[in-house]
Amino acid sequence: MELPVIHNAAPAAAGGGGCSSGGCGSAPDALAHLPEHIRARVQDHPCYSEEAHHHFARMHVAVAPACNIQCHYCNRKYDCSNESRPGVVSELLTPEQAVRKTLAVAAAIPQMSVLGIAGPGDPLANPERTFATFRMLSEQAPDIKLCVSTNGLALPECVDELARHNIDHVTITINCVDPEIGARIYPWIFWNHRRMRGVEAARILVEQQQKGLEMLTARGILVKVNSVMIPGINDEHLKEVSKVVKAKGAFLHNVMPLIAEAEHGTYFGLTGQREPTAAELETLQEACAGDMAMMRHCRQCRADAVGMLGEDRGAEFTLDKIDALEVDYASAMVERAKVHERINAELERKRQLRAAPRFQPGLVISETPPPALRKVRMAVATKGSGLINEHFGHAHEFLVYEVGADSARFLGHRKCTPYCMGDTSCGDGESVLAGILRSLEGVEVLLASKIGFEPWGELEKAGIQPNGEHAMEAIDDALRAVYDEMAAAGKLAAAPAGARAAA
Ligand SMILES: C[S@@+](CC[C@H](N)C(=O)[O-])C[C@H]1O[C@@H](n2cnc3c(N)ncnc32)[C@H](O)[C@@H]1O
Ligand code: SF4
Ligand code: SF4
Repeated sequence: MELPVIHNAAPAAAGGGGCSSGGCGSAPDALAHLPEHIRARVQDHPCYSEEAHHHFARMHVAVAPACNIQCHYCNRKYDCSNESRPGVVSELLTPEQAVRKTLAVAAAIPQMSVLGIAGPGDPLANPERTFATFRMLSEQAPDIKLCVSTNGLALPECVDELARHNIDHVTITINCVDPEIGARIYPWIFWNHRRMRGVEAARILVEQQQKGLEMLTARGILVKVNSVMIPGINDEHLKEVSKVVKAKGAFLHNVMPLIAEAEHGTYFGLTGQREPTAAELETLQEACAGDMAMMRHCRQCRADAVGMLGEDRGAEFTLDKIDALEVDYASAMVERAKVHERINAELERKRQLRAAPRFQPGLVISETPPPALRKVRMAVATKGSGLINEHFGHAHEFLVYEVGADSARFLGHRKCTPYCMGDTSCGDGESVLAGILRSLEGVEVLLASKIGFEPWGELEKAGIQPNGEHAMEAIDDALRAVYDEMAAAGKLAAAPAGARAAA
């Protein structure tokens, strides 16, 4: 006689292996498989850890106006407070102003852990301004992590200086390892006092990037690689890029969508080069993820962004406002240390919970294995702190997760125009709502702290189940609860292979 099969109470997700004990809770961190010593260095970095980005803040200081190359997707713009994309800034700062601003922001936002220089041009094409800023900051704000983002052309000659300033993390934008492809992205580089064009220029850029990457990793500096996905130009090629940069020691790959709109005045924007769709980006990120850890939560911030990722508090810290502030940085540093300790303790508690079996030992004995359950894409509206705490109508982005029986995996964010821009006027509501529904393609459930009557009906019509029952709950707990309710209601029977994109 065959023995009965012993199952845990939780059925397994379709296609999901994972915890046979019935679920580890959600595992939102794409860095889970990195060595412990690297995880420890990035766990409070909002850009390097998806988990940390709900709790820690960052800022960029715009001290680097010039660039030593041209990318077909870049047009730097000043005095612009209403555009949120790389290269845009309201105020260009001197190093001294940048330090004053950093101290003021760090004193006001205790969650802040990281200061980056990411333009508006290339930080290493402005080495005096960049390194003067880092030098003063490492003396005056030793508790803030310093990062820099570069195209890599001048990187090899700057690596020693970066190491001297205790820069722990560097981002290199690498869009290709093949100069023929590079020649379609970079019209020129400025090299040895002259402008160079074509494949030869791209070859020099590629070589400098690769050399800089090797030099940094040899010194133990963590390197993230940014790549801009440009459909028809480097999209297929980025899989190769991912393999190459991983082999050379990069620890994280951030494949970002091209932003190309005619009104930005870039070559790609003006010539109609299309941006990738959310689905195309996700597919490419999946393909690259086989080789290395992927960043999926990059918000493609302005060069003067301030606050949590996804929010911009820059307007609160303009030069005239910070000049009027009295900053007691020593006291602020003590307060920030306490806040970080509390956040880290809470994150550690959650990690322990995830590691523990989700279901207690009361095993169920049955003759038949539990049915396989499909995965569900759910979107959440959040203002940060890892909570469902944003009104549907106020959300300017939704975070999308793929939820299975034993994990909730972060897939990315979908930007949108908020449905309701204020308390009373929802003026352009209808067309805005159509855009939101389009951005939520593939999503089955939407969780927000509140959802109005009209969007509720339209979401339902579009096949998305609105859910406002988990306001102020932790995102992972809420996703888990909704998934379990759907399972209990028999809504998650596995679809036949290939029947659903999300399964
Ligand atoms: C403004 S740049 C500044 C740092 C440096 N110059 C660089 O390119 O790495 C910061 C990041 O934004 C990216 N970026 C700039 N314009 C973009 C666009 N139109 N679409 C997507 N990414 C863009 C760059 O490729 C880079 O990874
Ligand atoms: S390297 Fe950076 S700043 Fe320079 S053109 Fe490209 S995106 Fe713009
Ligand atoms: S652009 Fe991406 S990596 Fe840079 S601060 Fe914003 S989220 Fe972080």
